[in-house]
Amino acid sequence: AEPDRLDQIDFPVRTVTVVVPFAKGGPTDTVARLITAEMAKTLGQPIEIENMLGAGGTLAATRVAHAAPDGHTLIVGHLGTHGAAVALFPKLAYRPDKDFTPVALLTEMPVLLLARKQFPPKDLSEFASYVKSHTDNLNVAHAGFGSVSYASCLLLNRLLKVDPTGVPFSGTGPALQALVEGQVDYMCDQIVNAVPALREGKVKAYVIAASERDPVVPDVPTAREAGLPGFQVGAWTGLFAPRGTPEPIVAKLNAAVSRALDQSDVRTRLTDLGALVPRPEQRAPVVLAQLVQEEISRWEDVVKGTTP
Ligand SMILES: O=C(O)C[C@@H](O)C(=O)O
Repeated sequence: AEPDRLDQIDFPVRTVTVVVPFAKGGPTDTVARLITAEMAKTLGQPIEIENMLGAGGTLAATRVAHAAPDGHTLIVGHLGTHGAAVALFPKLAYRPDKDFTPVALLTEMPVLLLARKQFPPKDLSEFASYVKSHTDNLNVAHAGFGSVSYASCLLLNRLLKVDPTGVPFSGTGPALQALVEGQVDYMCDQIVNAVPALREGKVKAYVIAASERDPVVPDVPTAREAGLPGFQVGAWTGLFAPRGTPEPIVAKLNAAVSRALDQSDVRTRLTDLGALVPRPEQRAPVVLAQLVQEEISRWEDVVKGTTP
């Protein structure tokens, strides 16, 4: 929509609340804060981030699904809350593909397999045999049933045919802290969260669940290189409004996201952490709607064990 038309839309009329379904300081929170700070300038109203924790992000998504569809309550959802959660929670209280109006894709980013610094295996093949022989004594950190970290390590554990104990946290921010402190053994996390700890040598990474190495962590081998080609997880975050949000409001929010993604400092900070900024043609609400559909079916297959 043209800027002139968008200027005439009487929105927002007060503070916009963007719900982040995980703990402060984690990957979703980091992406949300970077982008919404810039959106607030465009929209001319403050944007307040509300971290609503619990149940792998699904409590927050349930809340926003039932919020007034006026654009003032939004959620940053992701591959977990708006994809994998459908298969993981047989009684999920919302339908990611029906109870929301997609606004825009915010970022895409690969997932890495991280371990505490002193974890003995040297590479992924040693990791696989070590985890098999020590399954009963290992703890895998995740951000709750339905989160990206849970779903990604479920796929990994399926591929390796292991079933270690999971330890839930309110987000991978605190989970990573526990990994740094050596309280848990390994986790699958989005690159944005992992990069600062990797750069400081506080944790190690065995593999990037992507088809190509990432320039931000060039030493981490791809899944194929490491001998586990099926370990592919392209995580993403997206902005969603409740179902029934009027199209002009969605268009205005979408334009504000796009403008934020084009700000060079926002781009630099995101790409420096390994996130990919969606290209202009990837920013339409319909792209996010399709992604949600694809992820729902992909993770149904992973959870059922029909395709790894
Ligand atoms: O889904 C996850 O693993 C949690 C993560 O996105 C977070 O922000 O803590």
